[in-house]
Amino acid sequence: MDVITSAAILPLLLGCLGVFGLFRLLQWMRMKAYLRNAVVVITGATSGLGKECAKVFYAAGAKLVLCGRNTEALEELTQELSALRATTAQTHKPRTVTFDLTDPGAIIAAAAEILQCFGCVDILVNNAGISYRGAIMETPVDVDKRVMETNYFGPVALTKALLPSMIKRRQGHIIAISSIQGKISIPFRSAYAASKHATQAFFDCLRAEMEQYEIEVTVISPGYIHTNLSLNAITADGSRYGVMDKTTAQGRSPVAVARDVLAAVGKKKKEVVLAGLLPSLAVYLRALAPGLFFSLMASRARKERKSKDS
Ligand SMILES: NC(=O)C1=CN([C@@H]2O[C@H](COP(=O)(O)OP(=O)(O)OC[C@H]3O[C@@H](n4cnc5c(N)ncnc54)[C@H](OP(=O)(O)O)[C@@H]3O)[C@@H](O)[C@H]2O)C=CC1
Ligand SMILES: CCCCCCCCCCCCCCCC(=O)OCC(=O)COP(=O)(O)O
Repeated sequence: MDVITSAAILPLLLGCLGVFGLFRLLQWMRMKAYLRNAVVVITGATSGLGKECAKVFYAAGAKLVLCGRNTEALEELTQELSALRATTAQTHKPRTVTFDLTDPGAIIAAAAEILQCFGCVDILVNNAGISYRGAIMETPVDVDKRVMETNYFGPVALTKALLPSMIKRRQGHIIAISSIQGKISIPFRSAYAASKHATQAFFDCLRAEMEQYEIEVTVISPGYIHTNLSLNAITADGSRYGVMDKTTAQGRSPVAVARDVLAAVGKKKKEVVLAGLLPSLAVYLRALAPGLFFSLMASRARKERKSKDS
């Protein structure tokens, strides 16, 4: 009886594995085809995650429009990309567009320039961002506004400027690089967490409204990544924080996160959380036991204040 059972189960198991393997292969091929020759716009391409995204999308055969505030840094990246060897797909010389996301007029002009690069935009990766360190009571509203302008109003304005051409073609994909802090708020990050919560909300609304035009929206929420984010963060008085925090230094490699971003885009995922166990559990705790989560955050604030005072 046992022999008969295992004789029947084995082919079934192998069949299932085969079907699964075939499904994964088809998914991989579809993803490759989706990214090859796609016109991909990446903001904040001069550093960290944006720079690594540029490398993986370039290697996948995308036609890149690299955006940033620093023309020289963008040119350097273009040279770096041209020197990349290990690519399986045919690569394309990237274009660059320089503008500041806190300048609404510049965004409108930049969108027109972006569209002229390759004639259309298939994928927009809203990656650029800054973080913040400070206590709410010590932070003037101007600082909150600066963070919101960079992380929220800038990407929203760029998205709105590029959407009409996507709608016309009934084709396009908008990506928002949010953060775990778009889902939970931790003390001394008010402006940053608020900007990322707003990002999550806006792009969730956009996804629903764009379905009729077949435009995809992906919100990506990473945990800590080893980039210059903490170094570049602004403080309560508006100055640069300039410290590589331990949490940032111990974060995931931006190379690995960029690969996950590429996969999420290629699979047209609607939402991805790219974080370890503790931050992921914290998201569930916030939703299921908010009282407990708030107590933990209050205790974290007390501890942080104490260590600052001593
Ligand atoms: N690092 C982390 O732990 C995490 C990061 N993220 C998110 O990832 C994204 C990328 O950040 P990351 O790579 O880590 O940080 P970096 O500081 O390394 O890169 C930020 C990028 O954004 C650009 N940028 C900043 N302000 C503006 C502006 N006003 N106009 C145009 N571009 C601007 C920077 O340009 P410039 O070189 O000119 O300063 C830079 O290219 C951000 O949205 C961040 O919130 C999310 C979760 C975790
Ligand atoms: C059921 C048990 C649940 C236990 C949960 C305990 C709660 C622990 C709190 C964990 C907080 C995690 C914060 C993660 C923050 C994060 O990953 O942020 C990513 C960023 O955007 C980093 O930006 P920053 O400027 O803050 O460096």
